Amino acid sequence: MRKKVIAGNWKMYKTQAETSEFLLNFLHTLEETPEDREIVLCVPFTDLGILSKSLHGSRVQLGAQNVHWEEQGAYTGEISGPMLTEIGVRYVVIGHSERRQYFNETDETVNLRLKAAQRYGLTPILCVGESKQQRDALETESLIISQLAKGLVDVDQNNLIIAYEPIWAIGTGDTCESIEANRVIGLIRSQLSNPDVPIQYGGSVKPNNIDEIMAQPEIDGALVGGASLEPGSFARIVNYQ
Ligand SMILES: O=C[C@H](O)COP(=O)(O)O
Repeated sequence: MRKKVIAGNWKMYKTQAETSEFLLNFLHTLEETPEDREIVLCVPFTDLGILSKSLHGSRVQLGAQNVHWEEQGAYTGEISGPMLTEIGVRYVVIGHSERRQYFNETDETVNLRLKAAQRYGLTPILCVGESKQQRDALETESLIISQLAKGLVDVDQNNLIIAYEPIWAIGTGDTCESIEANRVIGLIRSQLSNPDVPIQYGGSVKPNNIDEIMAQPEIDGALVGGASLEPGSFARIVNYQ
């Protein structure tokens, strides 16, 4: 059976003080959470240290939002795999559309980061997905097939999570219909050599739509942005039925 993974992506939100307050109100909500799901928080670099200590012994795994492909070097503003694993990071988001849009991330650099993540023992969460313009031009399928073909060259599919995130659904409240998300995720799975890779949906996942999303047979989890920032709403999402 494929692993279920609910991951929060905090993007560039939360100071350390705000992180401590979140934990106070979140961790106790996991007491009755079924064991069948992995829970991950992908947070800003400055929050990793405090979470590494506070999550010790809890069932929440730690995630980062980027990793460079070199072990060390003159790469101002970047971070390496060993720096992340040293403080207990297990997962890393790679190729998020915001990185692709604002920071010149390409399929080629995504591929380098994926391989580096795996080399240093991290599990990458590879994000793929189309813009509104691409969807309207009926390019969704060809774009995703291309993102996967280029991104996954020489990547080990036994240590990988993929997130389907239609860009037009991110932060807009305009969720992709769950049946359509299920269809595209089925297409993604058909492109993989390992059919057991967990594939998440991301894009305006909220407490009021998580149950329907997780009821879809191809969908193995969610990558949650805005709704992961508030302990009550993330707790409800993690405790999907
Ligand atoms: O990585 C998370 C996605 O960008 C989704 O963000 P959102 O839940 O705020 O739409």
